[in-house]
Amino acid sequence: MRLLLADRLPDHTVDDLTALGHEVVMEPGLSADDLPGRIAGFDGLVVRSTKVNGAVFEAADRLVLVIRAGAGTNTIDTEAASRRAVYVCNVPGRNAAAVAELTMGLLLAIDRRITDNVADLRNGQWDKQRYSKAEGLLGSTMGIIGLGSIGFLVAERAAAFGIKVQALAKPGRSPQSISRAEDLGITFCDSLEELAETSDIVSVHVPSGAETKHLVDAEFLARMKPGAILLNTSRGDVVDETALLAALDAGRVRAGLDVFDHEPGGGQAEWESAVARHPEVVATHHIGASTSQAQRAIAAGVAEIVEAFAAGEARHCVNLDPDRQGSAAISIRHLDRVGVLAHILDELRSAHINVQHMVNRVFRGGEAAVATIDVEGTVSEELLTALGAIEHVLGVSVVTLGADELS
Ligand SMILES: NC(=O)c1ccc[n+]([C@@H]2O[C@H](COP(=O)([O-])OP(=O)(O)OC[C@H]3O[C@@H](n4cnc5c(N)ncnc54)[C@H](O)[C@@H]3O)[C@@H](O)[C@H]2O)c1
Ligand SMILES: O=C(O)[C@H](O)COP(=O)(O)O
Repeated sequence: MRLLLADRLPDHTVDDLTALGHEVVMEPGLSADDLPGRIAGFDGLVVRSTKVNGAVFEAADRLVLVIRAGAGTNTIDTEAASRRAVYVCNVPGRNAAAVAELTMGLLLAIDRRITDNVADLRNGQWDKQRYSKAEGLLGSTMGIIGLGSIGFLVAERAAAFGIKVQALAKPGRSPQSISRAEDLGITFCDSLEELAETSDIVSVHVPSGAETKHLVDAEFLARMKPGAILLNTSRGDVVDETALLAALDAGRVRAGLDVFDHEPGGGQAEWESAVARHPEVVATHHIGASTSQAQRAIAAGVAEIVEAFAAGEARHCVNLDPDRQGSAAISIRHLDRVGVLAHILDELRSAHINVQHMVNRVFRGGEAAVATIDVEGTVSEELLTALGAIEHVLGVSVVTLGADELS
């Protein structure tokens, strides 16, 4: 594959992907606006926080895969990707420890006012009197919203500090997740309201999306205990910043924030935020995942996804319709138009290829689809060329499956 790395990833990422036989171009300076003009000629795009807008998918001529070198995919227009049958994959869980470490750092910094301590000492001020007041964490209760990869690692770390951890009871939680929670002594609240009212610390770890926008709103903040601490290392739009500012001004809550609504997309910018500069807030520059350990783990995850993809598996794909999946030998990405599948089967018949199993999976939005067809016999280059030439076909690839994989 020809891959464009449009963000700063560890230098060895290029070598690792090249060693797998791919051609890799790393251009970390590319912005969201640059991408549509740069994407032609690439099969894969790897990004961190650089936004991938719909225009990228319109401009692309052979793009099949976008990898978000991180967890959150809200920076990628997955609906536009689905319309063009482009797989969007993330690298889940690999940066979770780094985010959990920062979450605990923010918590300690707020409780002991570490940032203000440091600032005063740097200004030649000794003020033990002012900084001798702190609640301490032992015996406090932390409510975790979003008990996934990061939420669990925060829970482990909090438990080690003697903090009692509770989370939201959520339908559909897997038995593994429930037993892991039980092992950690996590208890469950029946509602967000109960979690807000009974926690000294609330830590937010949900993905951004319509369901989670302003999950922490004025009502939630009003229910929090006086002087409680809100931690948000997930996404800015999960918290209503106007409501948070009011609660901070009223001295009702304190906050540790790594993420902000409308934060800059790039590495450096002039940027003003009333929430970020508030004296009751300890704020960082969306650096939750920015440790060498996390970035090495993410880079390894990117290489695994590329390798799996080259072998025909779209690992950690976030935009395939979960109800329409199957195994693959020939994979044909196409616009979902009448007659395309008939044409494909015609070509297979002409090539005397026998279909064993076929599934057509529609991308979200219903405009494009991928047909995966297990066939008997060797697929020739001529057949692939003929399939690729069919009207409305966007791309064709083939994976040779072993007997075990087909069984
Ligand atoms: N600050 C950073 O640098 C940084 C780094 C990594 C991830 N993140 C953010 O953190 C988020 C979580 O990451 P993760 O790796 O733990 O993801 P994850 O998918 O493992 O966990 C998310 C959890 O939230 C739960 N959830 C979803 N909607 C919910 C809702 N409405 N109410 C309660 N729970 C809900 C899910 O069931 C899941 O358990 C990411 O989506 C990303 O936006 C930020
Ligand atoms: O979702 C994520 O993984 C984090 O927000 C990390 O983003 P970054 O790689 O741009 O730091």
